[in-house]
Amino acid sequence: MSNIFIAGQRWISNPEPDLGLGIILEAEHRRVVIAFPAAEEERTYAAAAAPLSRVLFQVGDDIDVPGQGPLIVTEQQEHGGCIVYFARDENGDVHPVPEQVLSANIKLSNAKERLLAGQVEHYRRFALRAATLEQQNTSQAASTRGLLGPRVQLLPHQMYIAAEVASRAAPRVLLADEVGLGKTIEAGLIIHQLLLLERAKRILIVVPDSLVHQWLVEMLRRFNLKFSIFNEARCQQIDEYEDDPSSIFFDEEESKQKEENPFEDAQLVICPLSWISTHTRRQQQLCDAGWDMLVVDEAHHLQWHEDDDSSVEYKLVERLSAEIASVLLLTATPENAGIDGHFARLRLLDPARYPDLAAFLEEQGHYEEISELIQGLADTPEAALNDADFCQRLEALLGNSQVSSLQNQASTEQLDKTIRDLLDRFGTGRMLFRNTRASVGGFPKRVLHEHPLSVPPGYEQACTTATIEESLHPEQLLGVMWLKTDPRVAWVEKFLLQNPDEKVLLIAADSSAARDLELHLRLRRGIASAVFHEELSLIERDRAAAYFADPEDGAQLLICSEIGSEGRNFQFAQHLILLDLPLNPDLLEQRIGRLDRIGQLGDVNLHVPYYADSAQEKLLLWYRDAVNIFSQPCTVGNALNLEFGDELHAALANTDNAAIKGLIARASAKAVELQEHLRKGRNRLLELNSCQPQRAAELITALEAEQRSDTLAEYLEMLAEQFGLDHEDHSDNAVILRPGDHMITEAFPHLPDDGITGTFDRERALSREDMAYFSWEHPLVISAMDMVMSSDFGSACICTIAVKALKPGTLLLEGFFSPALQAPAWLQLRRYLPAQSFRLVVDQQNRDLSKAVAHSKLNQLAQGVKKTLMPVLLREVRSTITAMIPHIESLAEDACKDWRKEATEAFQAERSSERERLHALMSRNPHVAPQELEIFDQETTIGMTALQSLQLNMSALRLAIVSQ
Ligand SMILES: Nc1ncnc2c1ncn2[C@@H]1O[C@H](COP(=O)(O)OP(=O)(O)OP(=O)(O)O)[C@@H](O)[C@H]1O
Repeated sequence: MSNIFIAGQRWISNPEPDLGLGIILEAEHRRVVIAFPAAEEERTYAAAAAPLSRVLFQVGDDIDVPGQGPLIVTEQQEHGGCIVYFARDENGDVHPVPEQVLSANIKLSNAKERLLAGQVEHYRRFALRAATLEQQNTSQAASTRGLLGPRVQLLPHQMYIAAEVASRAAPRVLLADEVGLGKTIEAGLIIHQLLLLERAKRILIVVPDSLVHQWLVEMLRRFNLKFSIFNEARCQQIDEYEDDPSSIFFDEEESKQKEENPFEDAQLVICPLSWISTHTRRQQQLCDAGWDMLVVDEAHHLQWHEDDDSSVEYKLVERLSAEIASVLLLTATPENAGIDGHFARLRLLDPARYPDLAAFLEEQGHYEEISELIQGLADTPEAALNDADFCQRLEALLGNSQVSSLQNQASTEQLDKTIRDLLDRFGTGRMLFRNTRASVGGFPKRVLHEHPLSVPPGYEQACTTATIEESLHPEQLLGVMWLKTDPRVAWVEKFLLQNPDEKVLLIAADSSAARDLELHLRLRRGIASAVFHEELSLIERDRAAAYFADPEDGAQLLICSEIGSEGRNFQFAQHLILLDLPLNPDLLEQRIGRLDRIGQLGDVNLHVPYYADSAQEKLLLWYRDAVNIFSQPCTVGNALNLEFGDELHAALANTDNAAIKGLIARASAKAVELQEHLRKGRNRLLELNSCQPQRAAELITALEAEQRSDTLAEYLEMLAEQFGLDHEDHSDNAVILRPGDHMITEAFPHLPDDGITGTFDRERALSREDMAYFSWEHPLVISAMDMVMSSDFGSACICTIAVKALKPGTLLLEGFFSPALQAPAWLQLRRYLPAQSFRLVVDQQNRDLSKAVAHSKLNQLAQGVKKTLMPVLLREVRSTITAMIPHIESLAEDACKDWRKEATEAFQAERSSERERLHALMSRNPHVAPQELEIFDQETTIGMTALQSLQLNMSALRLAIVSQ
């Protein structure tokens, strides 16, 4: 059969056989579109390179038509390229069956046909297939899938969040860890998991311009994910147009059909926020392009107003998040622009849980009470459940049926579930994650260095008519000669000259001040410096950051305007000069976070040069003594601003110091009170939701166990041997792989022409970025495993073994089975199956010897059979093995029944607890539409049906004949 595709034909995908039997929808213009109804997926390929195999049934084959009993093919006829089968039913009646009506669920097993036909391969190939199968099944069922491969330290709080979030069907969460605790990494871990689990294919990341390249690089070097940056120039290459960017000239249906959507050109896309939020045409295309996950970094920039006056950025994300199932919003300072904005972002994520602002504010007042209830259930459940008052309070929230069943039997699972319900429905919610330095631990010290300076001439005079903002930024008041007259400039110069070996980051609010100061220090004083501000192109900014990061020939100083105070990684520096202090405490926290972040190895030295007895000094005192931000992350700064903001403004303007002193005394007392309140209420709830230390520790133990570097090293060696790659030891725990002269495939996926050097050691990979990190999730390893399993490679084997204990002529049939589940990937049903392949060994007396005869033992004993002897040998044993195969298949079917039972029970239990939550939310909140419950139930039915029709497919079969 030629590879000419015709609509209606049935094909299967070679790399993704689990998609089931596909049907060609369209085959035109060198493209082929194929639907896979069992998995609800569709794929489009270039016809010449489509990885598809035609499925044709032969006379005698079983075929399956939905709603009909078993049918056996008696004849096939071709009509216009498609086949009509004639098939007999149980009553002997023959029915015409056009291939289009065949069931999309298909059981594939070629191993037995190949064995019986003598199409067998060397036992080493069989061993490679068996190892591949074992590993694939282990990793597909592992709860840690997607967490193993990234080149990151295994940090408990990140692993917990990533595993928890990715385990949800369509995760929509706010990642709000304190600044620098690794939200980008958490997002990357979640993306990596969803991609590997095939629960997401198209990912859109929207970030502030200054972080575009950092995201690109982090995704590639840590996660092996190749994102594409989309900007106007790139879009123009596909969709050229000359109209005004803000016009939507393609409104008309006709031009809409003609246009090419540039965003369909890539699966993994990063978009700068400023570009996309001002470009109406591209926004429409972005929304039309269809995505599985949206990630928005620095989400506090999405400003919301109740009166529909929200920012364009907010409106864009609101539009996208209504269309896209999974959404991650990232911000270290969620309440940066007030609690309203925080609420609005939560509402974007889960409108059912957050219907209105007033209720949300009200709810916050009860966090302490909820926290108390949770503490009672967690610490002293027996006493709590015997306390009538406690139970009454619990009943008021959860209803009496849940509470009385808890009173009857307070199992750990039930207690845990009740705590989760309280957290989710009445606490900070299950979509908000916030880890703090206090909970994570191990962070460096912040050390404040105050540098009082004398006030320069003209400043005080200028202040009499200036605003507070201006007086905090003397460069705006001192005129064009400010670089000469401002004592902060001389102090910076001196500091740099006295500390020539230290990397120093300087942040100034204003981009022109940053630019002028850098030019001055570089040209006039010869300081190796770079500058980073919004007027530079993205490439220029990254070049500046890279020059600063270079440990040998890099700049001593980087001067940033405020855009450098967010998201960037400068933890290799230990000195931060704050040329001015912002009035917004979150902004100051963001600035400090450039150095005070994961990876910082020393103290974080914070230098504040300021004019003595000026507004600058007062603001410094405010931050030092009231907000306390120079010794620990700021948790109450916004609340203090809300209460004392006006007074602070007045005190900064006041020439007298008494006002600020009094204010600081009151504010610091208030700060203590607020912190205590947070500690008992909100923070405690957040801590409980954001990381469960025991679960995190279990995850890390599991990941360490799954790493199995020795096995992987052996596996790569086997792979290299069988595929003809050159394999060379590099050093301890590291190898080099290169394309060999006798490769059995034209190209090997993810193997560059000049080879790849990789280490199996995570620690080494973290410090040696020139080496790949080889794990079971490295793209080369995954593609190689797919290559093995998507073909018949090594699926059938005949060997001899010499074992004294067994009679010569004994036949041992070893079969490997893998689960076939034809269901949509988003249901992630593999999680409910055992993390292993299924192996059986039987002899010709139908004895089950699976435990007695280990696979590794057979590998050790195996001897090849000469090709010339094979036909004779087969003739002798064919009838015996023809009888053994159904027996081994029936044993597999028995095991499959247990797998089905256990999997459906686990799935059902999880779904009913999810359903309960949805139901409870519905009864509290009229915004949850009843259809949601219906859709949920339909999904459960799909999952149950798929699990009930789980099959164990024979993937590899070996006949071992005991020799003399
Ligand atoms: N598990 C990890 N292993 C190695 N490096 C890490 C890990 N987690 C974070 N880092 C590094 O720590 C730094 C901070 O991480 P990241 O940028 O993800 O933090 P963030 O919370 O997004 O920061 P911000 O609040 O500033 O946006 C980065 O340099 C990152 O590469």
